[in-house]
Amino acid sequence: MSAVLMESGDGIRGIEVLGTADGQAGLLTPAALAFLAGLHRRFESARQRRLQTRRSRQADFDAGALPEFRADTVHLRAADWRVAPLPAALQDRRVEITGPVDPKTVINALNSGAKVYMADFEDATSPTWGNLVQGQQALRGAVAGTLEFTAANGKHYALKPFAQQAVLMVRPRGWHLDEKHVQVDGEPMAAGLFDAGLFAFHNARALAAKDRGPFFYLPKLESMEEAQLWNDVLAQVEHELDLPRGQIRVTVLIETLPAAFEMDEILYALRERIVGLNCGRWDYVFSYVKTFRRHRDKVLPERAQVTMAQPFLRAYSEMLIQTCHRRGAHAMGGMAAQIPISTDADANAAALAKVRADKLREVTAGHDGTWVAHPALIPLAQAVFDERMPGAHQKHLTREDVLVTRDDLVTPPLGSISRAGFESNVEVCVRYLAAWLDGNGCVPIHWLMEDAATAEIARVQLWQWLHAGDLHLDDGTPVDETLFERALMTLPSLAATDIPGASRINEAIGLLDRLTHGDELEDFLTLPAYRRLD
Ligand SMILES: CC(=O)SCCNC(=O)CCNC(=O)[C@H](O)C(C)(C)COP(=O)(O)OP(=O)(O)OC[C@H]1O[C@@H](n2cnc3c(N)ncnc32)[C@H](O)[C@@H]1OP(=O)(O)O
Ligand SMILES: O=CC(=O)O
Ligand SMILES: [Mg+2]
Repeated sequence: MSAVLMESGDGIRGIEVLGTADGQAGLLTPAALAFLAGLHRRFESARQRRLQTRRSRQADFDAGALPEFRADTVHLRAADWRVAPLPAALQDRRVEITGPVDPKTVINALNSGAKVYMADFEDATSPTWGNLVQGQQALRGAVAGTLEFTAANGKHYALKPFAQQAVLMVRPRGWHLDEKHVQVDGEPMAAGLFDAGLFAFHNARALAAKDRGPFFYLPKLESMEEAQLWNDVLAQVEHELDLPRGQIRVTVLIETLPAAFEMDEILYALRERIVGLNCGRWDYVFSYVKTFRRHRDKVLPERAQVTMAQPFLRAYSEMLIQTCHRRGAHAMGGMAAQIPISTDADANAAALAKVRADKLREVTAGHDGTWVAHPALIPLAQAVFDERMPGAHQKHLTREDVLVTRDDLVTPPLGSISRAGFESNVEVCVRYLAAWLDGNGCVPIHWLMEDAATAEIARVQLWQWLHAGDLHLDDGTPVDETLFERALMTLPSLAATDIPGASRINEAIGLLDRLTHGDELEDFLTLPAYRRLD
C-alpha cells in the first residue's frame, strides 16, 4: 500500500489515503478529501456510540431478553404525522434492479427498463480499493451521462438517453464498516460516510438540477438513533454543498430484527427526507439468527425453508406495508434469489415461477414495488405489478387488518435441517467468501444469487447449529464437528476449477473454519474478511 499524506495548510491536514487505483486523483481531490474529513470529524464519535449501543443491546439478548416495541416512543407511534411529499422521480418504483458498481453493470442496469437502479456498495460489492474507486468513477460518469465501457470481448456499452434510464439510487455501506484506505487523524473513516459523502460531493448538484436526488438506500440500521445519525449527516452534506434542506432522499432497509420494532421511529427520524422502507429479507433473516444466537428455542431450520411465506417473515413484511402507508411512504418488497438458468429450460421455468409467485405475494400484500437481481427478471416482475397495481403505487391500501405482536415477529417457524441443507451452507460460505476475497461481491451459486446477506445466513446458521448442542439432521445424524469437517473436506478441490474466487478457496475454508469454531459469533463476516482485502 502506498500512502498519500495530505498535510498542507489548506484544511486537509491529517488525511492519509492508503492504496492506489487508476483515476483516484480525479476523485480524491484536496477539496473532496477535506469534505470527507469534515464528515469524519463531526460524526465519528456518534457512530462509535451507536455501535456501542448495538453491542450492549446484544449482550441483553444474549442474557435472554427479547426485542420489544419501545416504551419511550409510544406517543410517536400513536400520533398522526406523515413523511414529506415524495419527489416525482420516486412516485413509481414498481421494479428496481440492484447490482454492483462496475461500469458494465451500471450501464446495463440503467439501460435495463427498471424504474430504479440501486448501485450497491454494500451487499453486492467486495470493497477492494480498486472496486470502490472504479465504482465512484462509474457513477460519476453515469450522472454526467458520459459513462462508456468496452469489455475484453470487444462489446461496447453506452448509456441510453437520460429519459429512458432507470433512476439512480446508491447504497452506501453500513455503519459497522470502516474504510481503512482513508484515515483521518489516524483513524479509518466510516465506510458509509466515504461512499455517500464522495458520491454526494461529486454528483449532488448535478442530480439536484435534474430533480434526481441524490437518492440513497440506507442499509442495516438497528434503531431510530442510527436513522437520526444518517439524517444529521445528510443535512450537513446539504448544508456544505448548498443544497436545499431535504434535497437528499432516502429509503431505509428494514433488514435487522431490532429495526422491525422501530419502523415508525425510523420514518419519524428521517421524515423530512425518507420516501420508503424496504424489506431486506436476507439480512433480516441473518439478523434474526444473530440476535438469537444464544436462544436455543429460536434456532431456524435450513435456509431454503425460511421463505417469506413463513409467519414471522409475513408478519414483518405486512407490518412494514401498514406502517409505510399510514405515513405516506412507499413499502418496497425485496429480492427473490432465483436467477435465470440458461442451461436447462425446465429448471429455468421452475425458477421463474418462484420469482413470479414471490412478486405476486408482494403486490397482493400491498407492496408498492419490488427488487430483481437480473435484467431478464424485469419483464416478469413488471407484468405482475402492472396487472395488480394500475396506479404508480398502492398507498391507499392501509392494511388496517394487520395486527402484529412481538411474538409474531420473534416466533421461529417449524422445520428441519437436511444433510443437503447443512452442506449447502458450508459450500455457499466457502465459495462466497472466496469470491469476495477475490474482489467479487455477488455471484451465482447453483443458480441462486449469493451476496453478503445471503451468505451471512449460511455462516451464522452453521455457528448456531454447532453451538446449540444436541441438534440432529432430519435423518438423525448429530449436527457436530464431524459433520462440519466432512462437509469442509470436500471443498479444496474447488481451487482447481474456474469458479469465481477459485484461487482463494483454501483461504476461505480456513476463515470459515475459524469463524464457525469461535466461542463468540463474529457480528459480520465482512469484518474479518476485510482485514484480508488489499
Ligand atoms: C440481499 C441483497 O442485498 S440483494 C442486492 C444485492 N444483490 C444484487 O444486487 C444482485 C445483482 N445481480 C448480479 O450481480 C448478477 O445478476 C448475478 C451475479 C446474480 C448473476 O450474474 P451473471 O451470472 O453474470 O448473469 P448473466 O451471465 O446471466 O448476465 C447476463 C447479462 O446481464 C447482466 N446483468 C446481470 N445481472 C445484472 C444486474 N443486476 N444489473 C445489471 N446487469 C446485470 C450481465 O452483466 C450480463 O451482461 P452482458 O450480456 O452485457 O455481458
Ligand atoms: O439488502 C437486502 C437484503 O435482503 O439483505
Ligand atoms: Mg441487505
